[in-house]
Amino acid sequence: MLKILSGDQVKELDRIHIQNAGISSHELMERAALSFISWWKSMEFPKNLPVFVFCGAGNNGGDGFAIARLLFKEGWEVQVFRCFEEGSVLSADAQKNLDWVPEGVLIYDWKEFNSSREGLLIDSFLGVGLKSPIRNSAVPIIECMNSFPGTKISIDLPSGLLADSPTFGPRVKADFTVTFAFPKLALLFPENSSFSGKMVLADIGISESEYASFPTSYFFLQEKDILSRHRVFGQFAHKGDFGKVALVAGSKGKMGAAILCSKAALRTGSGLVTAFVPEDERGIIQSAVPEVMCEFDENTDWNKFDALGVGPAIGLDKKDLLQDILKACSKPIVLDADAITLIASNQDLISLIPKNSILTPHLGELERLIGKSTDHLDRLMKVKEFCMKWQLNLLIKGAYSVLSLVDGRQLFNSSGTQYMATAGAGDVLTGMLTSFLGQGYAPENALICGVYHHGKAGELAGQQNRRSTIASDISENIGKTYTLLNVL
Ligand SMILES: NC(=O)C1=CN([C@@H]2O[C@H](COP(=O)(O)OP(=O)(O)OC[C@H]3O[C@@H](n4cnc5c(N)ncnc54)[C@H](O)[C@@H]3O)[C@@H](O)[C@H]2O)[C@@H](O)CC1
Ligand SMILES: Nc1ncnc2c1ncn2[C@@H]1O[C@H](COP(=O)(O)OP(=O)(O)O)[C@@H](O)[C@H]1O
Ligand SMILES: [K+]
Repeated sequence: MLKILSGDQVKELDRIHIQNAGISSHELMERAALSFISWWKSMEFPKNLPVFVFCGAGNNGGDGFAIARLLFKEGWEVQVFRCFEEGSVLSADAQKNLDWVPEGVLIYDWKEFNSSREGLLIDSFLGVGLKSPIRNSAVPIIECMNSFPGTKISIDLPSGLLADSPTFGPRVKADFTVTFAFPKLALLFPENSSFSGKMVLADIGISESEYASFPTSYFFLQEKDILSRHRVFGQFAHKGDFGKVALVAGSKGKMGAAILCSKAALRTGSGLVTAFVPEDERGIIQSAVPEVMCEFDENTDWNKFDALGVGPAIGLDKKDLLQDILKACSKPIVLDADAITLIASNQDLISLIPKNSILTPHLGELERLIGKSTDHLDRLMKVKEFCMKWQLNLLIKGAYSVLSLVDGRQLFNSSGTQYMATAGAGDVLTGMLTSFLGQGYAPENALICGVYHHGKAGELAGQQNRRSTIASDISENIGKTYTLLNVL
C-alpha cells in the first residue's frame, strides 16, 4: 500500500530513488514533467488556448520550466511567468530547465500577466518546499493567479498550501492538482478541497519498496491493494460458507434503511441475510427484498449469526437493545448511524463494544462521539487515539474516507465520487461491511474491501446517473465491481 509521507521526507525519498535508479535529480524532474504531460494529453484541452506557466525559483519552478518546454514541443503556445526577481539564485535543476526553455517560449515577469486573456494556467510557483506561511512578497503572486478565471492546474501542491499541516494564508485555488509520487496529506483534507480541486496522482517511477524505511501512519488505498485482501471460495462452497448475517435496522417510517443494508449484504455475497426489524413493519421489507428473512425477538441469540450490523435508522430509543447486543456479542460487529449516536450519548457503552469492531460515523456522528475537531489533522489524531485506546476500527466517511485501524494506521480510500452524497449510501456500506465480516474476512480486510468496493460501485453508478444517483444504484453496481477487480 502506498505510504503518504510528509513534505519534509520528499528530498530523502528522491535521494534514495536517484541512488537506486542510477539517475540524476534532473532526470527525475524530467520524469515528473513527462508524467504531467501524459495526464495533460489525456485531458484533451482545446489546443487553441495559450498556456501560462508560473514558475518559482525552487524545484517546483523547475518542473514548470520543463513542462513549458515539453508543451511547446507538443505544439502549444506557451508563456512563462517568472515568480522571482531577475538574477535570483535558482535551485540547480530549476536553473538547468530555465536554460533549456526554447526561444519560442517567451519569459515574462509575473507582474506582466494579463489575467483577462483566455488560456490555461499552470501553477509551479511553490511545492513541498514551503514549510511556513508564505512571505508577504509572495501574496500578490498568488492573488494574481487566483484572479485568472480560466482553468488552473497546480503542480504537486497549490502554491501556498502546506503539505501536511493546516494552512491559513492565501493559496492558489486550483481546478486540478497533479501531485507526484504520493498524495500530499493536505490534498486529502476536506477543508482544502476548494484549493486543490481534483487531485491527480502522477507516477514518477518510485517503487513502493523505496518507501520502506520511512515511518508513517498514513497510507493511500488503491485498486491494486484490494484483490489480495479477498477470500477465495471454491467450487464446492455452500451458502453457509458465505456467512449468515443479521442487520438490526429500520423503524416506522424509515424501513428503507433496513431494505438498503440487507439488499447490499446480499449483493456483496452473503449466504443468508436476516433483517431484525419492528414486527409491525415486516411487510415492507419482505415484499421489497424476498431473499431477506426477518426476526423480531429482542431476546434472540445474537451469536448464532456470523456477523451483525447494527444501527441504520433504528431510532434513538433503542439504547437497551443496543446494550444487550453489545453485551451478548463476542465477535466484532459493525456499528453505524443511530447506534453511534446512542454510544456517543452513553459513553459507558464504548467499553462493551467487541474489540476490532467497525464504527462508520459520518462527520456529524463522529463529532458527537469524540467531540469537535479544529481541522482534519486534529480529527485524524483524535480518531487514532480513540481507535488505539478502545481497540476499534473507525471509518471517517466522506471523500477520501479514512479507515482508522486499531494499530494506529490510517488509510485514505481512493474510490468514490461526490454522486454518493445521497440518502442511504451509508446504509449500503453497512450492509457490505457486515457481509464481508460474515464471509469470514478479518475486520481489517472487511473494512478495506467494503469501503473500496462501495466507492467503486458509487463511481459506476455515478458514471451512469451523475447527480441522479440514489443509494439503490450503488447497491446494483456492487456485482460489477467484482468483475472489474476480477474477484471470483
Ligand atoms: N519526488 C518528488 O516528489 C519530486 C518533486 N519535484 C518537485 O520539487 C518540489 C520541491 O522543490 P523544492 O524543495 O525546491 O521546493 P519548492 O520549489 O516547493 O519551494 C522552494 C521555493 O519556495 C520559496 N519559499 C520558501 N519558503 C517560502 C515562504 N515562506 N514564502 C514564500 N516563498 C517561499 C523559496 O524561496 C524557493 O524559491 C516539489 O513540490 C515538486 O514540484 C520534482 O521536481 C521531482 C520529483
Ligand atoms: N463527496 C463524496 N465523495 C466520496 N464519497 C462520498 C462523498 N459523499 C459521501 N460519500 C460516501 O457516501 C456514504 C454516505 O454515508 P452517510 O453519510 O452515512 O449517508 P446516509 O446516512 O444517507 O446513509 C459514505 O460512505 C461516504 O464516504
Ligand atoms: K505549485
